[in-house]
Amino acid sequence: MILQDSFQDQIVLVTGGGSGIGFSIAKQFLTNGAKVVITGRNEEKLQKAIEKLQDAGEVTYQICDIREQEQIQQLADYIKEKYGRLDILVNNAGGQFPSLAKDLSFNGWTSVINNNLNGTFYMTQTMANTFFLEQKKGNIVNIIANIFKGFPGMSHTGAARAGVDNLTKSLAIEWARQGIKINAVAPGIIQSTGLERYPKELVEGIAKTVPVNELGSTDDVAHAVLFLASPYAKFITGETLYVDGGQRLWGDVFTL
Ligand SMILES: CCCCCCC/C=C/C(=O)SCCNC(=O)CCNC(=O)[C@H](O)C(C)(C)COP(=O)(O)OP(=O)(O)OC[C@H]1O[C@@H](n2cnc3c(N)ncnc32)[C@H](O)[C@@H]1OP(=O)(O)O
Ligand SMILES: NC(=O)C1=CN([C@@H]2O[C@H](COP(=O)(O)OP(=O)(O)OC[C@H]3O[C@@H](n4cnc5c(N)ncnc54)[C@H](OP(=O)(O)O)[C@@H]3O)[C@@H](O)[C@H]2O)C=CC1
Repeated sequence: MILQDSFQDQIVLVTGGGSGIGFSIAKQFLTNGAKVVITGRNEEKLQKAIEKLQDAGEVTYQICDIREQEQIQQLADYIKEKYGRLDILVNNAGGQFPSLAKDLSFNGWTSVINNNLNGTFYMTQTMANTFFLEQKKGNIVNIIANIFKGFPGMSHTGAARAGVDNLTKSLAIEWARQGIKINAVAPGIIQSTGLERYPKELVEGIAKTVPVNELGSTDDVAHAVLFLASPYAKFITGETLYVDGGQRLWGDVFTL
């Protein structure tokens, strides 16, 4: 794919761009000519990421917890002031912890729903109201997870990501006539910083259930995001693209 002209001077927001998959997404957009804003909760992480990314192009950071609507509006105001527009939003920030449903506390459930469903909605609505609907143009890519067979062992995130999967379809229709496209990418097991939070044996066990017999890379996910945000995908909206080495189609993904 020849992408370098597709993103020249496009303004891209990557939430959770300070590490892992979000970092790779930011880097790929920069390499292809975009100007990128990355966000997260941890300033030190964001500063280190900027140091590594700045040779690739124009990149800045803003601290923003996606669960806090006030911080999201401040982020929108920053982008409006700096660039006057936003072209692409990548809702990558998120995460959870493994737990059987019977052991989840009220706060544990709520924090994961807030992080992955509510946070994604607040971010999407604010950027649409501040930029995309007025511009009559915008492109949104949501990062979810492999929820094809449910998500036993992480039912909170399964429910939240299924919510985002469905939100992607609803908004694709609501906003289609306003020139806004919205799609999702569902990563399988990706070798990234996020995976370090999970027990090694658990990850090794799950890795054996991937038909192509390897874990995905953060660039594998980034390539799918760039494709969906590019003119090559101009007739695709409301779709979820699985980047999972075929894992959703084969065998038991999670051992109870
Ligand atoms: C079945 C295994 C499959 C393995 C495949 C993995 C595929 C997916 C991989 C990824 O997604 S990698 C990305 C990983 N990155 C992240 O998860 C980053 C973001 N995550 C977080 O920030 C936290 O996990 C969070 C809980 C979503 C939010 O953190 P926050 O600081 O707001 O919450 P806390 O105040 O610390 O806790 C709130 C509530 O949740 C309970 N809790 C938190 N962690 C755990 C845990 N490890 N186990 C059990 N419970 C946990 C915590 O105790 C609080 O509840 P209460 O104690 O107040 O009842
Ligand atoms: N790695 C994998 O195998 C898979 C990953 N995913 C999903 O892909 C996305 C990226 O994961 P990955 O790169 O692996 O993991 P990381 O933990 O490295 O990335 C998560 C990023 O999200 C940010 N983040 C989390 N919660 C918030 C919040 N409330 N507000 C703002 N930023 C937040 C974190 O930044 P900070 O700490 O600075 O807040 C961090 O940069 C996540 O949504 C993850 O759940 C889905 C399926 C599989």
